[in-house]
Amino acid sequence: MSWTAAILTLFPEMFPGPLGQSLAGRALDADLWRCETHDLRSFGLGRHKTVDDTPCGGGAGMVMRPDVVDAALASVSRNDGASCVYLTPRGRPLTQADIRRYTAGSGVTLLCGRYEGVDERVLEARSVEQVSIGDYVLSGGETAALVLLDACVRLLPGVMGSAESGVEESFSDGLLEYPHYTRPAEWNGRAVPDVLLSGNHAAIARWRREQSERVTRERRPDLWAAHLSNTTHSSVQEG
Ligand SMILES: COc1cccc(Cn2ccc3ccc(-c4cc(N)[nH]n4)cc32)c1
Repeated sequence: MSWTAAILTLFPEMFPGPLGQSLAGRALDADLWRCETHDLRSFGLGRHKTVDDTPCGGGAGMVMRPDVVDAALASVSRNDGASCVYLTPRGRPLTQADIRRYTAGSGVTLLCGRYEGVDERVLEARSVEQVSIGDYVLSGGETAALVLLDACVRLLPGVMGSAESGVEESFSDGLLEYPHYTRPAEWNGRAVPDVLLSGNHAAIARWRREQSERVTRERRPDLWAAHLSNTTHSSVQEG
């Protein structure tokens, strides 16, 4: 059975969306992964298929009902080990380690909220992972789900050929990737760094490592601190 993304959403027509194009689209056509949508509206209550209600305690907007979301989650034949993820600005940050974990299993169930979000009780009852793709507020979980799925699909076996860029060059060693250059050798008065044209592979590898460290130090002090801690930790362990 191919790696399967089970997506619970009020907008099933948003999937596979951009993931139906290019590498991900070809992989979908080749059954290297599957995209299964479940329309939350079909689990709605009454004649109008109601899925939301006013927030207890007052406040703006509406909240998605726990009984509706629970019935939808129950309808997903989740294989053992498949993670169930709720995208939310209130979640912990999504990391490449999470992506590796999701792709190591049989698939992932993604719950896409709308309105002000989903009643907390169903997320607790079903031990749903609450994950954020960044500190900004989207209109709903679908676009966040597409981001998560893009990161997963590119890691699946057979999706990224050898010709494609590194499967997960960034973040695999906890550092940001080095800058990239191609022809022409000079453009707009700017030259490609000489070392990249030297043919000296050891010097190129050293330069790229130094660039990764510089970019990480300058742009992501959080990743840099974790990197230092890991490298210090491992050198102590090696004795
Ligand atoms: C406190 O949560 C919210 C407060 C006001 C509005 C919304 C809008 N909204 C509804 C469902 C939903 C699902 C995901 C996200 C989302 C995820 C990330 N990383 N950003 N935004 C936003 C969503 C949510």
